[in-house]
Amino acid sequence: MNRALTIAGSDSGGGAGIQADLKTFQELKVFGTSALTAVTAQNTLGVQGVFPMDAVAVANQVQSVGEDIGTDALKTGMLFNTEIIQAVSEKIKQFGWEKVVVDPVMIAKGGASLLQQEAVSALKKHLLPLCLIITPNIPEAEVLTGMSIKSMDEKKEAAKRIHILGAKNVVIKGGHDEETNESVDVLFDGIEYSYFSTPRIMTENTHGTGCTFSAAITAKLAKGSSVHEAVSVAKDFIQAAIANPLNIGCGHGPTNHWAYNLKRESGVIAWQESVLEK
Ligand SMILES: Nc1ncnc2c1ncn2[C@@H]1O[C@H](COP(=O)(O)OP(=O)(O)O)[C@@H](O)[C@H]1O
Ligand SMILES: Cc1ncc(COP(=O)(O)O)c(N)n1
Repeated sequence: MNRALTIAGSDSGGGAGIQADLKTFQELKVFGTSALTAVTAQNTLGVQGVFPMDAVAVANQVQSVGEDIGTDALKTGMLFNTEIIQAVSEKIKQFGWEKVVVDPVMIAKGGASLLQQEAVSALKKHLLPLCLIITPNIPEAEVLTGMSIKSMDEKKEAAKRIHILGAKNVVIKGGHDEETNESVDVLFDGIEYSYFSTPRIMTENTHGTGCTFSAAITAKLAKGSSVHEAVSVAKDFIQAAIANPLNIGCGHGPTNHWAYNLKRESGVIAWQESVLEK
């Protein structure tokens, strides 16, 4: 059985964080394990409280998973502070894990901070060089590079700069590019760019999209997919999840983790155009 580990925060509302990750792992048929970095009191309206774990507690959870169950791939989500980033980076090195997906979660959709500002440099220094794939959204890519990103050329330049920081593959997600009719995710592997494009869905139900997307990548890597294939499936997975909302809560509702498999069973799964460019 393939295994995937998520090192992330808990979202009591069930749409993002560790809950979104484990639901995605389940749907993509890998055995999910977890190390909790923080508890958030959260719902579709926003974040009402953040309670970080002690870094030692995070390291202990990863140790427990690593020394017994092991993992075929892992992802990180909300890491909150420098101490947790350092502890997680140490554990990744200790176990020699290579299929590492970093979702550099910084700010929740409602505006709450999920990463302390002073921890950004630790993320860049300790975690980026260990990751196989990093999946920033546009604001996160702006923080990581210090540049403003308005055009596709700027997205490509940002991907290049983040690659230079040590991430082997960079996916800059297009969800925040709100003026465009397509949501285009750009993958840069150090040599070439690939574009994963789907029609933009006009909806408020985008809580946990980034978590779900990076968890789907992780699950596919755990099952042996290439980076390109994993991103491609994740893009289809998140498109199905956004396009079939569950209408839960009064604010930014969660995505639908069942939708991808339901669509596949009915034989309809062709939203995306992936284009490769040297
Ligand atoms: N309205 C939308 N329509 C279609 N796809 C979307 C939409 N919003 C986000 N996505 C997709 O969801 C994934 C997460 O993107 P994004 O919202 O940018 O990340 P985050 O949740 O980290 O802010 C990406 O694959 C992106 O293309
Ligand atoms: C515990 C936790 N982790 C991550 C997110 C980011 O969510 P999104 O995927 O919508 O950016 C969140 N809101 N809460």
